[in-house]
Amino acid sequence: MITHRFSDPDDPLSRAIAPPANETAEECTERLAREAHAQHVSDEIDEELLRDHLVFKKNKGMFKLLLLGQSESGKSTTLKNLQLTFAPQAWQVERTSWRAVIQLNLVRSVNAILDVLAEEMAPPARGTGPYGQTLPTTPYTSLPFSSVSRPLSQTQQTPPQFTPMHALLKLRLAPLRRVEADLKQLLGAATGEVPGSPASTIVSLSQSIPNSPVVLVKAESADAPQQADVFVRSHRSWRDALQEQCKDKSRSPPGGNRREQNRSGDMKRAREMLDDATEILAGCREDMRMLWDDSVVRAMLRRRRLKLEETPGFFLDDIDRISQRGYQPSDDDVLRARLRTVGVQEYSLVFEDAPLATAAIDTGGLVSKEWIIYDVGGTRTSRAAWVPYFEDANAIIFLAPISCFDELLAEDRSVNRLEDSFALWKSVVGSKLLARSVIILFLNKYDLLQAKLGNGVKVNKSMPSFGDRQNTAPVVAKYLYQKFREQYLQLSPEPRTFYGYLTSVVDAKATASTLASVRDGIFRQHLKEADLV
Ligand SMILES: Nc1nc2c(ncn2[C@@H]2O[C@H](COP(=O)(O)OP(=O)(O)OP(=O)(O)O)[C@@H](O)[C@H]2O)c(=O)[nH]1
Ligand SMILES: [Mg+2]
Repeated sequence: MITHRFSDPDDPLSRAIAPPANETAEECTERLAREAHAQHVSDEIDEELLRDHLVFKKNKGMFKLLLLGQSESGKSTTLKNLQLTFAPQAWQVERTSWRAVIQLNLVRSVNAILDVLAEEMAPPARGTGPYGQTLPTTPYTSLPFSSVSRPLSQTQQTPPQFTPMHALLKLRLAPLRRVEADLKQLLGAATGEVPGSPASTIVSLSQSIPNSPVVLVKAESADAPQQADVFVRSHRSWRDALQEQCKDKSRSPPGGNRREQNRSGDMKRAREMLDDATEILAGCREDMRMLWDDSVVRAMLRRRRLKLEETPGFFLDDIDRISQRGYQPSDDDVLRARLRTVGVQEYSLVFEDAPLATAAIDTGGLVSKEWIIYDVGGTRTSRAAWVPYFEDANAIIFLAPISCFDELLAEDRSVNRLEDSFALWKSVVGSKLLARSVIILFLNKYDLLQAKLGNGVKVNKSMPSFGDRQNTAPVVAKYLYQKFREQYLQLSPEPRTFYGYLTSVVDAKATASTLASVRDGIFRQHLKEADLV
């Protein structure tokens, strides 16, 4: 029997938390372990909140840039370009940590093919079947496949000729399921690609603490980590964690307190997971390539209208390179990688060169060499969390993907993506909180617009107001730019600086020159306000 001492037995709180009087030694050990774990989690959250609070205080008065736009508009890719262009040394360090994301992107595509294969190779259900009139609803909606639906041609309806080799490939690639699960666990909730599910709830701490840089995400979706109900997403992201894990493996401290030991244990497990994933990918390389190069598999995907090559994070044409043990991502790989942003993430961008405008004029330290950048999650449920950041924003870059005139929102299949972008743009430019911010518009995904129109897609079919104008990318871009600009002029609470650019932010070189012009414009505006030019 264990005896307990209380500071005050009449105190209701002491009574409530007191262990049962008849607790056995075994129960006591279990309880103490539970309490220690709870304390560990609580300490970590306290530490994170304190760190965020200190960062927020430190950031007061600094130049703040907000990246806004719907999901998949290219905000995080623009952030990567900002780092690549203005902080290339820091970028070198960060680049390696994207390896796990790229591996996950590749594995997801392979597993999506395996899902279809499994379904097609299974005996057809009575009454329907893959070759009947009714196509089964695809269960693998985690990838945003093209929503364009066309009638099946005669050849498309011919059943594919699967061979024992397909069954063998399915079997031999089965370990990739575990790799996907492990990488998702490592990278966290951001790996879920169907964000609008009602099961995923975003709770913004900013609603209770104005201007707080911390967003709490209640993780209940199937893709969210199972081990924690609530976790903190802030400037300390998965990237920091992965960077730590990628560091010299021999540096784990041998001693340290319990918290350090827990952290080093977590890091060790994460490193093992990453090493396992790399090994399994290397072992599956030939089979993955056979699967993707197989003409029967390609015919099956065509018949299902699954255009994997049009999905974000497409790396199936790079299997050989990415599944090598010593694979190091290139800049281009990182720009093409896809990882959804959860909540609001804060970054500090320290310019590694002298800004153009400041090089010529002594500003007395007025123009900062460091910017705070907020990259936000763009799904509809995430947008409420943006508002507290408006008040303090010196500039915003709004990303509007213009290739998506015939696409639907992933989180609400009844809404056209371009219309959603217009609605969002109107609320952003009409916001009084942003009345004094510099507004920069990126009409993005111009490369995809060119490709789409090149494939014969007609804009006026999805956007009747486009009328009989020429169906070419420059004409469409100009038409959309005018529409965005008109809305800006109509709704802007007061005159302010506005810049518009046509961009393809996966093109690092072109984006670097756009960003140099953006930065120069922002600096000049600052100097003008201070009567320095
Ligand atoms: N081809 C092409 N792909 C792009 C372009 N911009 C972004 N992408 C790709 O589109 C995907 C989504 O881009 P992100 O930058 O992650 O989108 P986001 O706006 O941050 O999305 P959320 O985090 O969900 O709000 C990534 O795989 C990018 O590589 C572009 O201009 N052209
Ligand atoms: Mg993002």
